[in-house]
Amino acid sequence: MTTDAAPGTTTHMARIPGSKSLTNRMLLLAASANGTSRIYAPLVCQDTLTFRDALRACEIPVQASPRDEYWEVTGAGQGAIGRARVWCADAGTAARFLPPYAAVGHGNFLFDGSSQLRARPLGALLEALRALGADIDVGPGARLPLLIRAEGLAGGEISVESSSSSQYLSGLLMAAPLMRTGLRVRAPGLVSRPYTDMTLSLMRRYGADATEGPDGSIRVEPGVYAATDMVVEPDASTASYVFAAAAVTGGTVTVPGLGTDSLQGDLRFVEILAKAGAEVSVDEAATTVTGTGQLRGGFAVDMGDVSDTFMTLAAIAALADAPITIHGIGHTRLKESDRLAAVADNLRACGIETAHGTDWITVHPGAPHPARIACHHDHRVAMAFSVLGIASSTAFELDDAHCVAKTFPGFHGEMQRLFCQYELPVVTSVSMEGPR
Ligand SMILES: O=C(O)C1=C[C@@H](OP(=O)(O)O)[C@@H](O)[C@H](O)C1
Ligand SMILES: C=C(OP(=O)(O)O)C(=O)O
Repeated sequence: MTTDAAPGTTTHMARIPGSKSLTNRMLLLAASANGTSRIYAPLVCQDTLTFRDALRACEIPVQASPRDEYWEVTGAGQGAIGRARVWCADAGTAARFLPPYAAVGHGNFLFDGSSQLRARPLGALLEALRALGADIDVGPGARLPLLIRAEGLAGGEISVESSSSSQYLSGLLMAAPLMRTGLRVRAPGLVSRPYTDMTLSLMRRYGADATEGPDGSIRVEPGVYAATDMVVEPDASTASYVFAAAAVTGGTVTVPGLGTDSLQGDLRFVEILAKAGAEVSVDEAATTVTGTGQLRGGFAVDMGDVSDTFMTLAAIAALADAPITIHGIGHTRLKESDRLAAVADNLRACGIETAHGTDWITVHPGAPHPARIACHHDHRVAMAFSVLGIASSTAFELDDAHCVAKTFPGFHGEMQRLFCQYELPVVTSVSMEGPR
């Protein structure tokens, strides 16, 4: 049964918007392909609108249908051409995927982003692009802003240090068919591996020839991407908030369109909820989570592959019957905020005991008390603590409720529709930096 009544006895069908990672990859692959591609059910949020505008700045036509049912992208079968200022706002995917696309093209491209994005690392990507012959002007910290004077890339064999992000490798791989001799690449220390699988899978759908060798290197043959129509799945990282809320409120939530064929590693978050006692079912068409009562703790879990969902678990871990330890998450200190510190500080502000090291955190059980949550302009801090608020019937004040717009502008409304005890936060400030 599907209804809007309170959870506990009924199944709620969540309306989860499209995947950011799929939308931005499809935009880039469609822009690099020859001809017109349609992206159905794209995610419409700050990160994807930023990516779309960045492509438009590089003279790639992207037309949206009247209600964003699809975006139509007309690619030229080559890298970026011309002269453009490319504004990446807060989007890591824009800052890591677009420079390789520019480097395989021709012209001058100036990349910049918000102060938050300027603080995030890019050095390993720039080093790899330089090893391939790219001409890049960048300051001593190897961060945004940067200028690429592009004349195409010959390609060859490189290594990209990938312990701080998998996005460098994804960016290089997607540009690789447009390198004159293709690319063989190694990625020592690679984190977030499922995102590389997503990249390779989508590249193949757009016609690329990419193979992984027994030594872990990836070889991409030179070639032209073919225009392809694709449908975007609901975002699995976003779905973690409604699944977690179901698990701790004793309700049932189903996300249609997110099933066994999903390209998103973050769907594995539901396996962790199952470990904590929730009932989970994943079939071809949908994923459903039902809370079964007290959340079970007393385990340790490596979330290095699914790290966008670690704060969802860390927040609700306070309500478990024993401590939960999450490890393998050192690289999350380099995302929109230092997420390990942000989650530990906010839990402590709610009276929850935590311990953490460079790449792990342990959350002890407790009864959270009302607190003002410091979001650090990080959408996932705001969303994870909203779930703890629902589950513990605690009034949290978010210091930047609007920051959820990075990936899910309708987050607060959807949480209220699904969980009637959820109180809409008061939006006191809107913090978004415009292009410089
Ligand atoms: O490739 C992608 O789409 C992403 C990769 C991950 O980043 P890292 O590889 O930096 O962990 C993830 O956190 C981010 O939200 C999206
Ligand atoms: C890390 C994230 O985003 P990005 O790296 O794409 O900015 C995220 O969405 O949690």
